[in-house]
Amino acid sequence: MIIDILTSGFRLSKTRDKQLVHGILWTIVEGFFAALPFVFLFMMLTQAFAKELTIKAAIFFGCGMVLSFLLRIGASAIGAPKIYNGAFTMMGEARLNVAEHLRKLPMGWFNKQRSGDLAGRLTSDITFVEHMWSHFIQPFVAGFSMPVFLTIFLFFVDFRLAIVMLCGFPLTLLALLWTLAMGKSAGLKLAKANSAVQSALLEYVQSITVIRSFGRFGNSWKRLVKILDDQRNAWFHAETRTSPFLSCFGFVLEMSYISLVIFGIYWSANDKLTVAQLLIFLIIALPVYRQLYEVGQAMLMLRLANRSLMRIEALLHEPTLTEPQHPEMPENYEIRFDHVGFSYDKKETNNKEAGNTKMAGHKVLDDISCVIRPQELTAIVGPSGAGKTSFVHLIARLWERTEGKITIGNIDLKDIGTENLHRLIGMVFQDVLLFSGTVYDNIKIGKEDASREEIIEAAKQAEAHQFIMALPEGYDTVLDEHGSSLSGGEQQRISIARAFLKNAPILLLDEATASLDPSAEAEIQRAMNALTRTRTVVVIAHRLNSIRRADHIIVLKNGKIVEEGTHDTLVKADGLYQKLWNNQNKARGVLPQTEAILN
Ligand SMILES: Nc1ncnc2c1ncn2[C@@H]1O[C@H](COP(=O)(O)OP(=O)(O)OP(=O)(O)O)[C@@H](O)[C@H]1O
Repeated sequence: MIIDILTSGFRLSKTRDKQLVHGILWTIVEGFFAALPFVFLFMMLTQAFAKELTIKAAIFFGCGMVLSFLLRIGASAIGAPKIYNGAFTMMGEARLNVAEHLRKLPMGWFNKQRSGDLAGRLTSDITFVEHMWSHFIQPFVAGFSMPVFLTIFLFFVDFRLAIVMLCGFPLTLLALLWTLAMGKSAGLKLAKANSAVQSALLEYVQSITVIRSFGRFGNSWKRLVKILDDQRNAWFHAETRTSPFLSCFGFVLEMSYISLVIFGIYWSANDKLTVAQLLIFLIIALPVYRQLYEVGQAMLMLRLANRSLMRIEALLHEPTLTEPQHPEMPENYEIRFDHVGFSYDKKETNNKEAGNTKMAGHKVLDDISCVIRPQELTAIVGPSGAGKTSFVHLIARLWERTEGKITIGNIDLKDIGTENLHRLIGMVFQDVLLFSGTVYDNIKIGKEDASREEIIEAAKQAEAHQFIMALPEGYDTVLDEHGSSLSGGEQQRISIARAFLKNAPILLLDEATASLDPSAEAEIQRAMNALTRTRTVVVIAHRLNSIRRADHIIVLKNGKIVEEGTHDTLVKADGLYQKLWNNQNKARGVLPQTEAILN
């Protein structure tokens, strides 16, 4: 465990910062200068007991001690900043590594996580490990190097007593390990409580509007109070649980010192050691024990960080999407589904009798085979929950199919690799993610090196230019987090502008929902139509009216393709599409309806 924590920064950051190494060397030098005054003390006491100490020698030894103290402070002043600098740089790298790893994880992993727990790992767990690691290295190295130098010196003072002292160390180590083991459950409990608080607070803030309607004493409030109480108890438990064991560790150290005294007096009584030698030895041995006690105490704090470290490392061990060694780029953009199956809750089951491994779980898509032709508009339709969104997400490899094969231009998605896939595909979904920042920056995400003219042109094509210019600072208006100061329709047009800017050859679209007002919907529809003219487009259609001119319509029901064709052939067939079309036409008679531009 100790080794785990001590090496954690190196493992998490995958680097060895030179500053840190230099800092550690300077801290060893600091340990040497911390031990040096005791050498002067030894020489002074030896001369004093032999009644040979002159005032000149006393001043010399005194100056030696003062100089050692000053050099120690100097070494610490050079070493400590280097250590902190190196440690924080490495932990910064560690954070980037975690972020990079998250980027490569399949969406299925995020689906299983509670957002609070994930936030906890990315914030408090990393900060805890960072704090422990950066603040522990310096006292740990200094705390160990000084006793090591002093112990070596004590062998010169009296090797027999030094051996007795060394014999006590394994016992002390055992006592420390026992103390650490006893503190383990408290550490686990504390980490669990911290994570629960993180989740509860996040949930509380995210659902504040719902909570307000129930008042301060609603269930959420009570739950939060309980979780905060649990955390307080866990901290109390962590602090108090280890203290009796820490006393035990201290007791073993003291016993070890007392055995030194006993052996020393015995040898001195038998004329094997002078009283002066004994006294000097005991005086110099004292800081060794005190330093070891402090290192032990610091290690107890490390125990608390270990659980956080385990949680971060577990995250880093989550398998990422498999990436090809040599990613390929397709030459055409025909998308082909070949007996594709998919379930969100996939589990591997071993059929021992049949001797094979199968994927079980509720199949959201089942045995899907179809071709989406390049430069065509393909619409995916079907009742709610039929699997339309899942189908489109598989093309972008947001999820990994569980069965079959998906290819673009005859190349398996897995061989294209995520980087290339990102380049090939533009997406406009209903859940638009806007970042806190300017409107300009939010559109620029579509193409990092875009010029201002390109961005404005994309916004114009997306029918967003007008409303952006009406904002207080136009394109430089800073949006709130998640773009909450914009309406749903405006957010969606920013997302369409991004897609225009990206200009990817394949476009995945989720048609606007009925939650928008008719004029906003008409504008979005116009923008989407402009976007689909020259690309391979797959659109999830909620309103059949808007896809009457689609080249190809795929009808899904319960995760299976039940019909395929054009609007004209499908309305004539006596199938699901015809029913959906008739239902929507009936509804059109009573509901306000926006005529789609494609019509
Ligand atoms: N992230 C998820 N985790 C688990 N199950 C999911 C997830 N997303 C969707 N599902 C389930 O998969 C099935 C298909 O959902 P999907 O969203 O693909 O259907 P849809 O046809 O797009 O529905 P809608 O038109 O209502 O958006 C549904 O039963 C849904 O509950």
